[in-house]
Amino acid sequence: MTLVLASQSPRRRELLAQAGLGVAGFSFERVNPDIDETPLVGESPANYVARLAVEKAKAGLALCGHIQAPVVLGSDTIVVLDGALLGKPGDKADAVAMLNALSGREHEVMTAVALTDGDRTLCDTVTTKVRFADLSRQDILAYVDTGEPMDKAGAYGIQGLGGVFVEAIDGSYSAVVGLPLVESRRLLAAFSLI
Ligand SMILES: Cc1cn([C@H]2C[C@H](O)[C@@H](COP(=O)(O)OP(=O)(O)OP(=O)(O)O)O2)c(=O)[nH]c1=O
Repeated sequence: MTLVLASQSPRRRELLAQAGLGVAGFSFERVNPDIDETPLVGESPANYVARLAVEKAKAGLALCGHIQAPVVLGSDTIVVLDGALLGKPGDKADAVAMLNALSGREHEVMTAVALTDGDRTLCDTVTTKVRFADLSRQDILAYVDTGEPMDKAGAYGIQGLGGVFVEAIDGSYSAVVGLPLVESRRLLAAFSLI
């Protein structure tokens, strides 16, 4: 079997390498599927994030014709505030609005990870509570100017400069960054990959 990461995210690549801790010769290939990330009408955030992880894994599998016995991992991360989904900001103004909304409040980060070999698909979703400090307008504008928020759900990266906004976290740090390590290891073990 060959493990394949269906992601273009450098963070997921690093986290998946970390998930192979202690396993001699642990390695994986990469493919980059392109899927439609539009939420379905009335779809809950939990259903949405799990559906996208599974769709990324399945779309990735379709790109694995050249790979021997592929098992494909897909993942998706969203931020949920008051039940509403915050994806990646469309532009700087959108990033400012998201960070304003998150300021001084608690939100949830949901990350789903899915593995498929074509016959069997397993998916796990991890929810982490994150509480932001009160942010000044100057904090927000300076952060958005760094460019860091633009490719990240909720317009921040806990692992980067955005870490200064995080007052408390209850759950999985690696899931917030993009791939829950404990749960990913469980799924990798279920496919005998570690
Ligand atoms: C909240 C938060 C999100 N993020 C990132 C994780 C995800 O990469 C991104 C959410 O976008 P995703 O659509 O989950 O993933 P992606 O487009 O980056 O990568 P791919 O679909 O190819 O796997 O936000 C952080 O890096 N740090 C954080 O603190």
